Amino acid sequence: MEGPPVPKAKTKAKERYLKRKKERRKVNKSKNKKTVAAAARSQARDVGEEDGEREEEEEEIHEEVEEGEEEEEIQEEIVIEKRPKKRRKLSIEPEAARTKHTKRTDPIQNSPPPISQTALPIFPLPTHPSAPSNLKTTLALQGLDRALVDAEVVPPGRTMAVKIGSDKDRWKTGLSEKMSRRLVELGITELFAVQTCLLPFVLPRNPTHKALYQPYNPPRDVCVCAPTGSGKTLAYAIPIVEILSSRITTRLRALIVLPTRDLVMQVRETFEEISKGRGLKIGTATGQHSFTHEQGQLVEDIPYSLLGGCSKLDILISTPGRLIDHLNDTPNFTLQHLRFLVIDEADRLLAQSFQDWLGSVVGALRPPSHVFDGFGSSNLIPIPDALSPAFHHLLPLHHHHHPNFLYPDPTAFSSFPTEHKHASCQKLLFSATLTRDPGKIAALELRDPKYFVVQGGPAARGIDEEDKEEDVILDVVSERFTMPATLKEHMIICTTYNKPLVFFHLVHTRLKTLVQSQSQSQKIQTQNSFNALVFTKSAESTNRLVRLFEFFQVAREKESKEDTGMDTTVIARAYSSDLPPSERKSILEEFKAGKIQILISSDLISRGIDLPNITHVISYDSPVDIRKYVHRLGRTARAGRVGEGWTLVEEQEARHFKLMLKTAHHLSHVKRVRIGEGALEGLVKSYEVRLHERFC
Ligand SMILES: Nc1ncnc2c1ncn2[C@@H]1O[C@H](COP(=O)(O)OP(=O)(O)OP(=O)(O)O)[C@@H](O)[C@H]1O
Repeated sequence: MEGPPVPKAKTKAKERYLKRKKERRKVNKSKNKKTVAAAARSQARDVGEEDGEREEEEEEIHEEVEEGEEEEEIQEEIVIEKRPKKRRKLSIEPEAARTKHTKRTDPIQNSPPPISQTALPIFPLPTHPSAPSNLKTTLALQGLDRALVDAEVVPPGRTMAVKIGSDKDRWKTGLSEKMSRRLVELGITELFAVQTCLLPFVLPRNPTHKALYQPYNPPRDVCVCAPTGSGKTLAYAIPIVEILSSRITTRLRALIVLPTRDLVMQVRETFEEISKGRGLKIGTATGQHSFTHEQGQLVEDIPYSLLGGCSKLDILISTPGRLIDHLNDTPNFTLQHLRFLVIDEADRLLAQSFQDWLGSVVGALRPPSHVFDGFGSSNLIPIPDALSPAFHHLLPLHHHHHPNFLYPDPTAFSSFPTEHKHASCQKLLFSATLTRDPGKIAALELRDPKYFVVQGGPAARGIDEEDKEEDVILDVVSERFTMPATLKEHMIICTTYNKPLVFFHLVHTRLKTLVQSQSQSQKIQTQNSFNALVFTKSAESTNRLVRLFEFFQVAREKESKEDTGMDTTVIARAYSSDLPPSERKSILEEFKAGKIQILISSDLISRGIDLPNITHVISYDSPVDIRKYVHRLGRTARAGRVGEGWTLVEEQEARHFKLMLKTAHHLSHVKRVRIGEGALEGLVKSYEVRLHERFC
């Protein structure tokens, strides 16, 4: 048992200290009585009490201190030295100044003012420069292309009504009466976000900016990053048709480069639809027809070459390979008159180094440095009307006496050979997954490029409005691309053996039921059917999966008819580049009409293809990179429609797939669905029975 606490014996030092303290009190009391006025007396008492308290505090402090003689002596000296100064300060400092000190919140400034405060000027305390709230983002954007960092961020939900009527009604969109009318006829009553930002930029209200040639004030180039199915095609097709419709003679003024033949056909359709009645000549070059046939479509059949070319088209839509062939081998095919060069699916095309297609195209736009050196043996006939302003220096002014020289007196135009003129071509780049590779962008020789990024709302992304722009741009450069808001994403992790069964299960249960529930919730009429686009890793895998599906389907149909009398017919077809174009076209038409429910393909149609009725996208073989993931799933949930994306991931691929999504900050958007063995049991039976029938 512990006894009651024994009071500590006072040390010698403490006794000495207490004695001196008593003496000091006596002296102070007598001083106060004599010198301090009655009004100040009460304040002095307060201070004295304060000091008394402080002294008691000091006592306690001293008791805690190690009871070494020296230390106590030092402490005592400090106390004695400080006291009169503090007291003096408190008694003379005005009340306002005191409160000012106590109100400070800065911890550094909250410390007691320096002893010499009354005598010396107060220097400002050092302060830390306040770091930007989004420091991480700011740092991450360091060293990036300024144009990209200054990109205009456009919220995906922004729309603008297309109105027919007076100029005032159409003022907001800047569209002509003809174009507005045509769009409304096509059911386009409002412009989507990407169109609302691009139209005013490419189609300015100032009529001089709409000119076909702008040799002294060339237009800025544009790079656009907007989600799949957000309407990028119309975003460039509308202003091109509007500006080109003012042409007097036919010249090749717009070139649209796309990675595949299918996309070329699709974009051609869009151009034809919106330019109906505007008199523009639109052509394609894809290698689908013979080279000479294409040449006949592209240029006039004349037996001589013209410096300015001799185009039969206003708009050419082409794949890069065939374009280069024509640039090299088609007489009178020139890009000097181009007002627009569109590179759609830009990241994919820029990754293609085929025949240095990009270098050749950019080179063909550049006015040549050499000057025409006479006719010599060549049969070139310079017709000034056919030369673009930037190429005028090619004119042989000293040969105006040539019998075929149609050019008037050159002195009348004496300024143009010396003035520097720019090509008027405006380059427009589009992708849902725009590249940030500076090397590839540099090869394009962009002129003061303007970037538009259509991406995520701040609320959806859980960030402040203020930080939004930089974060969105950081997302783009970090390849964290936005998916359509109406898309639901799922993944199923399964074994390699189970994968075909999981696929069948998905088709026969999930897809059908989901389509039913969707049509009910949206109150839309459907044929109670689904249209699924299935991606595999190669044409070979596509054919194998189609065979497997058909093989399984036979067993399943037989079984269901016997059991329930229900028709479980599902038709799957392969879509591959091996098929002749006519067959591919008819397959797509049947798929659009709902006669084929499942279209199985390699990544051939993973980009750009717009099949409006696709309800589901299934990645049978999981995509190896995020761009593929974005484009494949982007075939559904287009133009504000709902859609579902499913990815089948084999167990050994799961780590890579999840990591890929995680790096893209997208893992949380993809719901994992588990399909138990029980769900597959019935399927296994029919699968094995059929296998047995076939091979035994
Ligand atoms: N303003 C609009 N109103 C209604 N539908 C539109 C509008 N703009 C585009 N669409 C439709 O949206 C669909 C998708 O457009 P588009 O093919 O241009 O998308 P995208 O952005 O190029 O997609 P991707 O990146 O996959 O190529 C098309 O069917 C198109 O007709």
